[in-house]
Amino acid sequence: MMNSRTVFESKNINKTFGPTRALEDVSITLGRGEVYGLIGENGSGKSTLATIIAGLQPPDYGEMFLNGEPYAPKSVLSGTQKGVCMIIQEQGTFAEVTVAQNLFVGKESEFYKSGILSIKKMSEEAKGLLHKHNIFHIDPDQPTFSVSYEDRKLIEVVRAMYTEPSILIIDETTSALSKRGRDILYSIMKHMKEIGKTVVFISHDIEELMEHCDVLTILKDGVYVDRLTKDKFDVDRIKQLMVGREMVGSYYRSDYGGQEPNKEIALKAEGICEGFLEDISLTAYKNEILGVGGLNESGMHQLGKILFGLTKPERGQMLYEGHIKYKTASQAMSHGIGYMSKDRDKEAVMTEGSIKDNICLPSLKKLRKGVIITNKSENEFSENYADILEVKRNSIDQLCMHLSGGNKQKVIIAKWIGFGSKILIMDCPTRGIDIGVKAEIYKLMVKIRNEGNTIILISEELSELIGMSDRILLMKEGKINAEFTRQKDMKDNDLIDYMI
Ligand SMILES: Nc1ncnc2c1ncn2[C@@H]1O[C@H](COP(=O)(O)OP(=O)(O)OP(=O)(O)O)[C@@H](O)[C@H]1O
Repeated sequence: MMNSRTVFESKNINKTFGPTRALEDVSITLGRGEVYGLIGENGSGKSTLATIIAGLQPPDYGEMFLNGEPYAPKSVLSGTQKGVCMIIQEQGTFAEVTVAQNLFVGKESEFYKSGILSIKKMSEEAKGLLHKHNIFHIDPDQPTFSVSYEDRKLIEVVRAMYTEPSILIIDETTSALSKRGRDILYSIMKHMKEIGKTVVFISHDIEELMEHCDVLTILKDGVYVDRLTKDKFDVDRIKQLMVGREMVGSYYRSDYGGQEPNKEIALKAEGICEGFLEDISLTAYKNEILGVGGLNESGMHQLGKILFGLTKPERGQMLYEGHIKYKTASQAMSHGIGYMSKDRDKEAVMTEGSIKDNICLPSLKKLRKGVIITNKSENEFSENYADILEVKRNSIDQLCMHLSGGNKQKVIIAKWIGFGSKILIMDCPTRGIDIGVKAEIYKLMVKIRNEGNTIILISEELSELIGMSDRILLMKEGKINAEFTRQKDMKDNDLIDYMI
């Protein structure tokens, strides 16, 4: 029997994709005025469960109840009409129209005046809506393609709030947001709770979940493992339930000042100017992890693209080993430079390609024997690197579009490790990655560095920068504002003042 606090219940939800059992007999209960966290390793079934609740796809079998009534949404629209709204991991806005049009998509009829769409009315309403959620920096009239990735996520959240949902599902959204964006989202979650509504919050950040959730459910391999209430939250316990083994302590580097960078130059940038990036010069050495930190809008993501040759700067130059000029991404790759974009679905992975295609793509030259590349060598190569990164898959030929978010990210890392990058520019490499794999990625980064290579780690996570970098450059408003060398007792607060 549902009690009056219960808004939603699922009973024995099952879902398979070919040989993959994504969900097995999952039963959960969501309460009113509750922030309900979902955690689990990459591919454990969190998004599948969330999308079933939201009506994006049906379960194979199992039942759902909303406010005590049987609930079986046939589409996202029918879910939304019943008050269930989801922010998906991937991009969910239309690039070609304005912010206001994105906010009111499907609701244009509200803005017709004597048969004519009133753009002015829509724009004013959009402005009011953004302000209501403390978003003052997005102009409702600007085309959405000119809005940053992070702000597009915020537009999706505001659009969802406009439908006044009784259940808001947020799937791995905070990892795409900067501090400002996160704070906006947290305050929306708090508001939902205060008005007796429900939030389902999916994240890989345990601290964040513990801070903002009332209840936490752990999934593993599609199976419900446990449900903890706030008074039972404990980091080590949660990690253990997730990965099935004990994982205590820090997973960052533990060496301090042991192996000094040998000061051979790997990459030099001189006087880079592009957009608001102003006169940026930096040197990255062999045998070094060079951290680049700052706020999302500090220019560090643009800098990553420039260093790889994807964006041509207005002024300045990049020099491989300090003296060989390169200008384009293909020239960069010919020197062994690799780049992982933060925006994985748009820039980093070919979602229509298979795991094998993605992993092999930059390494085709290496795989060529004479003029041919055999299927066998491609299979062996990609299987090997997919195994190293533990890409959860049915087969190496599986399309990347069918992988979970974190597993797509693993494919991108596998591709550049397979390529044997001498210099690897990693923009937010552990975004959306579970803690077990995060620990493996950090180990791999240290291995790559210790083999004489260079990693340029662009990250919004200060603990990651402090834990992994030999040196940290902090950016602020398009300039490098401070430089720090690795130190044992460095704290987040030591850096924050130089970023804000
Ligand atoms: N449309 C699909 N086709 C084939 N397999 C799928 C599809 N959607 C999900 N899967 C598989 O189902 C499993 C569960 O995926 P899901 O996206 O629910 O995981 P997740 O816990 O959200 O992972 P992450 O933390 O990486 O986002 C994965 O093995 C995934 O590859």
